[in-house]
Amino acid sequence: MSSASGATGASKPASTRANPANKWEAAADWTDGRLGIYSLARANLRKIFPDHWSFMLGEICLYSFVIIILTGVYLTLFFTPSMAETVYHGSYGPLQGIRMSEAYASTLDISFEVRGGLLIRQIHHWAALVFVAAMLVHMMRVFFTGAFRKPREINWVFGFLLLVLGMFDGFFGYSLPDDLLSGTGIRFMEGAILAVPLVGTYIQMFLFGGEFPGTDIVPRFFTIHVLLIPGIMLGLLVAHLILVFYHKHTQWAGPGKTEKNVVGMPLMPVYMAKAGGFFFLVFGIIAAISAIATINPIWAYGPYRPDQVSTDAQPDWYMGFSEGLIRIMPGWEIGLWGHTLNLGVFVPLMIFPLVLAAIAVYPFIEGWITGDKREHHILDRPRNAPVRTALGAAWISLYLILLVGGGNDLFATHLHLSINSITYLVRVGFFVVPVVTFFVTKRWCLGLQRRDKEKVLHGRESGVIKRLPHGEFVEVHAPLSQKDLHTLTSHDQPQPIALPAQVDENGVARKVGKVAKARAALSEGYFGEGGQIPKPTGEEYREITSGHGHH
Ligand code: HEM
Ligand code: HEM
Repeated sequence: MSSASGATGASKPASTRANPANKWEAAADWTDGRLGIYSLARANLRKIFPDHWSFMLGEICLYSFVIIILTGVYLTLFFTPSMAETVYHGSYGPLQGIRMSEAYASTLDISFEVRGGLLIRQIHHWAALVFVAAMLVHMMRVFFTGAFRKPREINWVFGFLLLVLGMFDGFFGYSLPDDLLSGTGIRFMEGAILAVPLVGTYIQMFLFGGEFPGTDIVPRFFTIHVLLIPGIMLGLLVAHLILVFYHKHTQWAGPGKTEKNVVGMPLMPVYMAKAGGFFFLVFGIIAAISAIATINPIWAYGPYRPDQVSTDAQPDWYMGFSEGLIRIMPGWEIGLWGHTLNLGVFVPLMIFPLVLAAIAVYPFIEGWITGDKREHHILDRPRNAPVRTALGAAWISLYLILLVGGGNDLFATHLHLSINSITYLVRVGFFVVPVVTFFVTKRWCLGLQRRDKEKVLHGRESGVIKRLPHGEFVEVHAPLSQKDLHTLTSHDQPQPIALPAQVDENGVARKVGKVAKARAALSEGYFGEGGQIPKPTGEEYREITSGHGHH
């Protein structure tokens, strides 16, 4: 693979220069002699990056994470992670004289007393929402284009861990202020832990340091939120970006682009300039939203009290699907040997990781089904991988339907519907919508493949109608450019894996295992007759395009 090797200016490494021209060069020599940065930068700063808008989604994740860390550090200066009780005497009138935890009081102070505090709190919270949204969309782009294939499977897993950790850190974050909403979220988590058979009560006692809510949970969440999880995430993020560098970035198919090169612009100066500008754009937009749109007005909810719950209580959007799972599950309970198994909570708790794990393992499952051992650096157009695309769409539809379930009360009040009807609808939707989405998307992709084939063989409909000498009307089809022809036909069309022969070379019957059969069936589903439309061959193209220019 190519990466531009042009050096920047100097012909010799700085550290070997005998007479540095000025004191800056001398300082650079000194540093390089100890850290070897020059050769590292020389090798990497001219690295080539291909250009496409969808490759900026990873950057949005990166920048929103940086914004979260910057604002988070500011918040730690003023936030008191303590559940010790205090009486409020700050500047917010309606809460005067109310008993509350120091955590809640300090968050009120951040909002009303600390200079710029409310804005920073809002930026931290909005950036968290954008961060998880950007991760999901970035993941979708990687998924639908097949960028997770060999050699990027491990990087996909790093990314997946970032997503899950980011979601949980958000949960811990909005649990910190100890307001009525965050306390309700923690109560929800406590209920879920208690539903785990055998160990649930022990985990609950260990985590909360006694009965709910106790006085330990906020300080514990604080350490997890500002230190443990961000620390792990930072490590994963560095590994993620090192791997992006090491593998080099994928690119879209096009003339001159192969599995063995990267066509694009160098990191320095082109991408550095773009990335720098883009960082400020992301920061600016998040700051503008935070300055305009209130988020988490904890003063309006009041301090947490276990005997109260706020109406319309909703988690942040990325946790909404887990809320949906709980809300649509019937409240089943069974008694076993004097113990209650709360299926109404336990089953959703088990499905929650399954929904997420499906993402983590997908690259490995697809790799196994296709049996493909090659490296892939050219991206797939989603339509050319109909089953993958349909599975992705089905997953999104499941996620969305669960979000509706999580907000069933809001949908009921805003649309003047019965909350029970919505719950029943979501229960049916949970099973039906992903299946329907799968088949519709697959057919849609196949339709698009047919259209591509038509375009390659017959050209693009020009809208110009001609009348032939014998009276027939025809539409003139404009032939595609060589570039378009390449884009529409360069993709692979893998063949399904055949089942091993039922008899071996000596005519002895061979037993074909269930796993091999399942793999062959899945492979047939992916690449068999119903899985893809054969792309036009060279002969077909020549036969149709030779002779008459229009039909
Ligand atoms: C903290 C969160 C994340 C950050 C900061 C991040 C950052 C990036 C950046 C900057 C790139 C290169 C540019 C691009 O393709 O967009 C990238 C590529 C990649 N990311 Fe992420 N990412 C994150 C989360 C994820 C997640 C959740 C996944 C999937 C589960 C993922 C999987 C990948 C893969 C496979 C690549 C290589 C893609 C290619 O070469 O085409 N990342 N990431
Ligand atoms: C992925 C990383 C992170 C996410 C998703 C995240 C998210 C959040 C959210 C949603 C809140 C509630 C904000 C509110 O009051 O409305 C919060 C609070 C807080 N976060 Fe983070 N955060 C992250 C990392 C950090 C880091 C690295 C720090 C510090 C170094 C930090 C410090 C704090 C503090 C002190 C609070 C409590 C103050 C408050 O609620 O205003 N966070 N976080």
